[in-house]
Amino acid sequence: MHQHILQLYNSAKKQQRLIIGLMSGTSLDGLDVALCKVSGHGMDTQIDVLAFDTVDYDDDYKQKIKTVFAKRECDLELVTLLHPWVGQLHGKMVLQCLAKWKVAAADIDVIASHGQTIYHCPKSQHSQSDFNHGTLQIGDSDHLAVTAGITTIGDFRQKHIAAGGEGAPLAVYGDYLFFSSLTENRILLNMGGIANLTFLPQSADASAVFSSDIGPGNTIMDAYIQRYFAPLHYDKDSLIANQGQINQPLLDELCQDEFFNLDFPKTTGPEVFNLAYLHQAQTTTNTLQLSHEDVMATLNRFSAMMIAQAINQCSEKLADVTVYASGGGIHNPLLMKHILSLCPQLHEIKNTHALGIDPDAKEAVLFAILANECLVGGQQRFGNQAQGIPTITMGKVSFAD
Ligand SMILES: Nc1ncnc2c1ncn2[C@@H]1O[C@H](COP(=O)(O)OP(=O)(O)OP(=O)(O)O)[C@@H](O)[C@H]1O
Ligand SMILES: CC(=O)N[C@H]1[C@@H]2OC[C@@H](O2)[C@@H](O)[C@@H]1O[C@H](C)C(=O)O
Repeated sequence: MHQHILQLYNSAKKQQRLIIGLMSGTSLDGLDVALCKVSGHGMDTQIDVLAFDTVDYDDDYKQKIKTVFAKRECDLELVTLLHPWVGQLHGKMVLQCLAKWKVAAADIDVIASHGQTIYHCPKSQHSQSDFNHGTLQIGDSDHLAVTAGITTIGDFRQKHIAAGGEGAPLAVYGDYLFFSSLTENRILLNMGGIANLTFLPQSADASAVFSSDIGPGNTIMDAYIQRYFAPLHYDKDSLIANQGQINQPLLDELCQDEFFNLDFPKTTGPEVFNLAYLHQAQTTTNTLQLSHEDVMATLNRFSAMMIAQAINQCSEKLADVTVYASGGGIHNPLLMKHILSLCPQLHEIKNTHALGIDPDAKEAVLFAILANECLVGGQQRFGNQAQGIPTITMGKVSFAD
């Protein structure tokens, strides 16, 4: 047997594995690195997050990625060069974290790498009838594995599309295994660049769960701040939005996109919800002269309204539901206040801390769970292809040499 296959076999047989989950999301703020001690699999998965860090990207990284990110036309040579470059960079960032945490690379069973999404185009968002859904993550895992010297499982989204899904959200696979409850209906709400949710009914009925994107979380607000308030990257603590007034005609227009009328599950990205989308809405409503503060106040309310609408849609027939939030949006007080005020059935919005997972680490942990399933699980059936949750094993294995 090849020594690498033997190593994987031994990792799979262990009572506990050390898996590093990596997530680099649409906000391009940094690489989330979660060192997870994982045992069991499927509904018996146990996770202990031993360490977590977000390694900030420098301006050079952000600039390079933005050149191709969510762009219909870009320099193909640059994309080709970025693919290994991002993989190597992520490998170096993992080593940096391991040094900081004083953990030896040899003790890690596998890295679970999401990569960097540079383009996402479900069928609902492209008009090329010859093609199905597509999504592209760069940051090649062979380069990551060789740089870090650690076996890496990556490129999780392609299998999902191959089996009939849209390539996202994959959150349901981890949320169901780890956060399902027999005592409460739960909504796991993640507010990164794009907001998404997973609905987990109290029955824990695997055929009733689903995940769906909701629409913009922070992505348009971030893009606006970066355009007009550089070098700021986002509206820290909603300071700018708090100084403005919501413009109702603009808000109404922003809510008009057909994406919001599609049934769950659905996916989207900054390919749609971007500054061009805002500009179009401002042009239509003759609000191009609004102050930046008013635009930010309106964008904040827009994200909150679409998030609240999705929560309300999921919970309308339920006596009770508890929302557990995660992602950078939980740190935006105005956004949180709006969402709560628009969901009258909720007394509070909890975050995943209450379930034992740091809300900033949640998506990185998800990929650790997916890698664990790739190694030892793979038996969970959701039984409902229509919910976009095919029964599959995701991830491709890259060895370090
Ligand atoms: N103190 C804060 N005040 C306001 N917003 C904040 C604060 N801290 C973080 N954020 C928001 O959270 C964003 C980062 O969120 P996160 O890291 O969850 O996104 P991501 O993982 O890149 O996105 P996605 O889930 O779409 O892939 C920032 O860009 C910012 O908009
Ligand atoms: C294509 C892609 O990278 N999508 C991301 C993005 O960020 C949030 C939302 O849009 C979600 O669909 C997904 O990530 C999470 C981790 C998911 O797949 O569940």
